[in-house]
Amino acid sequence: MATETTATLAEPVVGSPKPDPILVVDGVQRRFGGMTAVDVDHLEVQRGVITALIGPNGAGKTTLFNLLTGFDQPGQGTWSFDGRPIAGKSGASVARAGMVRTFQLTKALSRLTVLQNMLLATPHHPGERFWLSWLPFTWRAHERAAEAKALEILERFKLDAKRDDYAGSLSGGQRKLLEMARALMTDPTMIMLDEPMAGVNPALVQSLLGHVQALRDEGMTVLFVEHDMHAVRHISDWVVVMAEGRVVAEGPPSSVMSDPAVVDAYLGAHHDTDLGDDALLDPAMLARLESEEEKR
Ligand SMILES: Nc1ncnc2c1ncn2[C@@H]1O[C@H](COP(=O)(O)OP(=O)(O)OP(=O)(O)O)[C@@H](O)[C@H]1O
Repeated sequence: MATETTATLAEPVVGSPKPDPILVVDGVQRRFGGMTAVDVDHLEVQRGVITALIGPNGAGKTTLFNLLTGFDQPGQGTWSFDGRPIAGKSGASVARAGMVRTFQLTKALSRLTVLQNMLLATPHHPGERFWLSWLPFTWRAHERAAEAKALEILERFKLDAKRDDYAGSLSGGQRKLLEMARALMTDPTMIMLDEPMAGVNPALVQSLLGHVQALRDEGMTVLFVEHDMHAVRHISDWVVVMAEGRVVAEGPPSSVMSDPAVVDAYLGAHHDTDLGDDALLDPAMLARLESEEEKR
C-alpha cells in the first residue's frame, strides 16, 4: 500500500521555496529553432521526497530531464545540486555528483546479460584509468566487490535468478527494475526515473511503485517523468506540471491534479486524458496482484 512522506511540504505555488531543496533551477531555457521547448523560471526539488514531473506530450519534460542531467545544454540558465552549481557539466560528472538518471535498455545492452548490465554501471571502473588497469590485483579486487554489490542489488529487485539471462529476454517490468538497479550501482543521492511505468504489466506496477517508495524511505530523492496518472497519484509526494515548456502548477497530487490550470493544460492536448482517480485503485485488487507477483 502507499506510504506517505514524513517530510514537511511547501506551499503549492509555482516556484515556491522548499524546506530542504536538493535541486534548484533558475531561468533555464532551451530553444529548438524558433520553438521554446523549456522555459523554467524557478523550480526547487525537495530532498528526500518523490516528485513527479507531468504534462501533456511535447510539454518539455524530457528536454528538462536531459538538461538537468548534462545530456543537453540550455541556451541559458543555471541550476545547482546539493548546493553545488552543475550547469554545463557532463552527464558523467553530474552522475558522480550523485544525481543519476535511468536509461531505457538499448539494443546493445539487450544483448548483454543482466549481470553484465549491472557491472557496466560500476563507477570508477579501473579500466577507465590506464595506469590502474595494469595492476591485475587491483582489477580483480575491484571486480569482485562490484559483482558482490551488483548481486545484492539484483536480489533486492528479485532479479538475482536472472543474472545470466540476456537483458533483452526480460519482461517490460523487469527491464524497468533493471534500469533502476543499474542506477543504484553508483550510490546516488537523487535518482531520476524516465517513465518507470511505461510498458509495465499491471501485475508488476504495484511492486515497482513499492520499490520507488522504498528508495525514498531510505532517504533518496526521486524525480520521475510519468504519463501513468494513477501511478503519479499513488506514489508522489509532490507533482510538478509542465505545459509548453513552463511549470504551470506544483503541489501535492490530490490538489494539483484537480487544479483548473492543470486540467486545462491536459485538455488542450488530450480531451480524453484521465488525470487519475483513486477510486480506480481498488485496494483489494492491488493486494491480489501483489500476492500473485510474490508467488511468481
Ligand atoms: N532534438 C530536438 N530537436 C527539435 N525539437 C525537439 C528536440 N527535442 C525535443 N524537441 C521538441 O521540444 C518539445 C518538447 O519535447 P519533450 O520531448 O521535452 O516533451 P515531453 O514533455 O517529454 O513529451 P512526451 O511526454 O511526449 O515525451 C517538443 O515540441 C519536441 O518536438
